Amino acid sequence: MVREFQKENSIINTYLNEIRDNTIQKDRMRFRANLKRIGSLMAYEISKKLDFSEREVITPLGKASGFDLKSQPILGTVLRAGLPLHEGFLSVFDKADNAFISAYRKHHSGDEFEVEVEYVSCPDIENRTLILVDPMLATGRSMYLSYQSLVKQFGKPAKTYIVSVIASNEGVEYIKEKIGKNAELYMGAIDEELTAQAYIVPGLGDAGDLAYGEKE
Ligand SMILES: O=P(O)(O)OC[C@H]1O[C@H](OP(=O)(O)OP(=O)(O)O)[C@H](O)[C@@H]1O
Ligand SMILES: O=c1cc[nH]c(=O)[nH]1
Ligand SMILES: [Mg+2]
Repeated sequence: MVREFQKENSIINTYLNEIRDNTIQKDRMRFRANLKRIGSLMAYEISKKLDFSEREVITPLGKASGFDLKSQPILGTVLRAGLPLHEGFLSVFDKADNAFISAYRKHHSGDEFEVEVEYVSCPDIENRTLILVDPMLATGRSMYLSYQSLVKQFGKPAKTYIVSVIASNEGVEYIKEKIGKNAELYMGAIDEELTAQAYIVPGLGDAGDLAYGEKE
């Protein structure tokens, strides 16, 4: 299943426009805040797919029966740009377990690069729900290699949600092929093209740099 929020009518569209807008996106605090807001709203949408169990609570005036999440998901993210989006998810799933992965593009000659995964921190994910979030899905390699490093070392999740804010068609097809049936894709917008340097067009530019500043 691939869900693309830009095809639906919601306030997410305003936040998507703001993070793409080359004037508004210069406000770093607003850029991060918009990623966080998109994260919270997508988390709410994903929460509708999770299992809840009934629990009675004692109020000052009596007993009320309501519902709690049956089990906590694991919120995984990819450094750096994943951090504000992750924060939005964590504000909704506030008791979740968390995973962090460092993945970066190691450039060779010309436009060639490999994605290197180095630091991974994750609890046991066997049979649990994994929500892996990274705002940009360009070639899809960072997302797939991050997923692969989690599954290899920490177990196979029962269910996986792959979340990106701006994706490319190529990235979506790559993830569908590599991760397959067990994953649902929640995408803000899916753009048509990639540049020779594998940047999404129209995209938004470099999400990590916009959130945290340029790096060497
Ligand atoms: O789909 P891909 O082709 O792998 O590209 C997507 C990756 O690029 C961005 O990270 P980047 O490597 O720019 O690191 P940063 O967040 O530290 O800037 C983004 O957050 C993804 O992790
Ligand atoms: O368009 C892109 C591709 C990868 N990483 C980004 O931040 N932007
Ligand atoms: Mg970057």
